[in-house]
Amino acid sequence: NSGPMATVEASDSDGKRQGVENSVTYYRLEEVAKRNSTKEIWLVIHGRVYDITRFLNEHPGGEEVLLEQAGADASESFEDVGHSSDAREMLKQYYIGDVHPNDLKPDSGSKDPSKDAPCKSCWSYWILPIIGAIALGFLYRYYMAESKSS
Ligand code: HEM
Repeated sequence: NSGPMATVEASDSDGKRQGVENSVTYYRLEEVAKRNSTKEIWLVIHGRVYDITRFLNEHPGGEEVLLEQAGADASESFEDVGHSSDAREMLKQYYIGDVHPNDLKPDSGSKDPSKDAPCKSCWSYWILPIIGAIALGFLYRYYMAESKSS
């Protein structure tokens, strides 16, 4: 069992297959993890799987760094280096499919930033502190008035 675990082919209403552009192959992370030798080396970058076997000795950053990440998620190291847009363009030619949705970490790929802070723009986020401040103001005035009258 070394092939992709699931292949989803886009089809129109007649069930006919459409162009290859519309089909995505999904790979489980365990499948990717097996490709970790110089014979065959795959990487995950931002939820996409890349077969960089033939890129190994072309990499300007050397093959060592790629071998270190072999079969694993290299998103962070890839970003840490600050690769050029040329480098990002190059990724396309090695793209072979996406990470299976069940294996996607919530922090990789297309992340929804609003999930981190669910209510930053909600009124309740800032109105409660304001009400608190006003209440404190009234309390303060009340106590001042009390101490003056006694
Ligand atoms: C398939 C994925 C990758 C591609 C297509 C790629 C491509 C490139 C390219 C084109 C450069 C030249 C500089 C630039 O254009 O930004 C470069 C440099 C570099 N890459 Fe990558 N890279 C990949 C993955 C990685 C990974 C995973 C690492 C780290 C673990 C890495 C580490 C580096 C380093 C350290 C340099 C800098 C070399 C220098 O400045 O002398 N690369 N890469």
